[in-house]
Amino acid sequence: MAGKKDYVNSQVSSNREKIEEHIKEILKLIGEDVEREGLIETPARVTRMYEEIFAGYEVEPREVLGAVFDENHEELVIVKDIVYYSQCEHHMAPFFGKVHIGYLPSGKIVGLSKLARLVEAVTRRLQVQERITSTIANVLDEELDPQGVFVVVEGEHLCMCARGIKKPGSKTVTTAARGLYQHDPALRSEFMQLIK
Ligand SMILES: Nc1nc2c(ncn2[C@@H]2O[C@H](COP(=O)(O)OP(=O)(O)OP(=O)(O)O)[C@@H](O)[C@H]2O)c(=O)[nH]1
Ligand SMILES: [Zn+2]
Repeated sequence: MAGKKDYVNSQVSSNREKIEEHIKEILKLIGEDVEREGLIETPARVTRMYEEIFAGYEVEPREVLGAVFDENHEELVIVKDIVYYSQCEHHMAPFFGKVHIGYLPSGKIVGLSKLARLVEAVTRRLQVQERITSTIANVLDEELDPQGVFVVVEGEHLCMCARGIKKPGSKTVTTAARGLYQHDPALRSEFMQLIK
């Protein structure tokens, strides 16, 4: 498991040469001159970028939470506006936006930065927005056993903006509710008010 430092996708690191060759081949196949100055380093740059943007595969999302603390705070905790960048698994095109996480503890809390680390572990992969949302909710539900969890993810998908249907500015919003949030619209609207 990767430690606390910034981690990279080790599969990419150990297959660096092969990946570079394939990127070079794609550049040729789209009609580029792979020997021109601007492109000489591109296969290596793309490979280094893959190490970073696919780093999520290095970590088990639930493990990034680390220590969970006993604390008698049983009211809402929200960390909002956690920016993420992910890659859509259908087109390998970026999508990005914000994650808002809230939970109602039941005797156990977690370090606030760990919520952002959880977002990194889940988003730095090939993904769909729905799975990002439900994975975050499930991990918190299972690891903290809280009264409730609510996760809202906003995303702008380049596969919908820059190609295909071409609708720049369209936003996708996904939610996942666990525990009390599943059956209490008032709790959900309080959350929505607080993340505005
Ligand atoms: N549900 C969901 N769909 C996504 C996500 N990211 C991309 N997609 C969609 O995945 C779908 C793939 O559809 P396909 O018809 O197989 O691919 P395509 O021909 O490139 O589709 P178009 O984008 O409509 O041109 C598209 O509708 C995308 O908008 C996501 O995070 N969640
Ligand atoms: Zn896509």
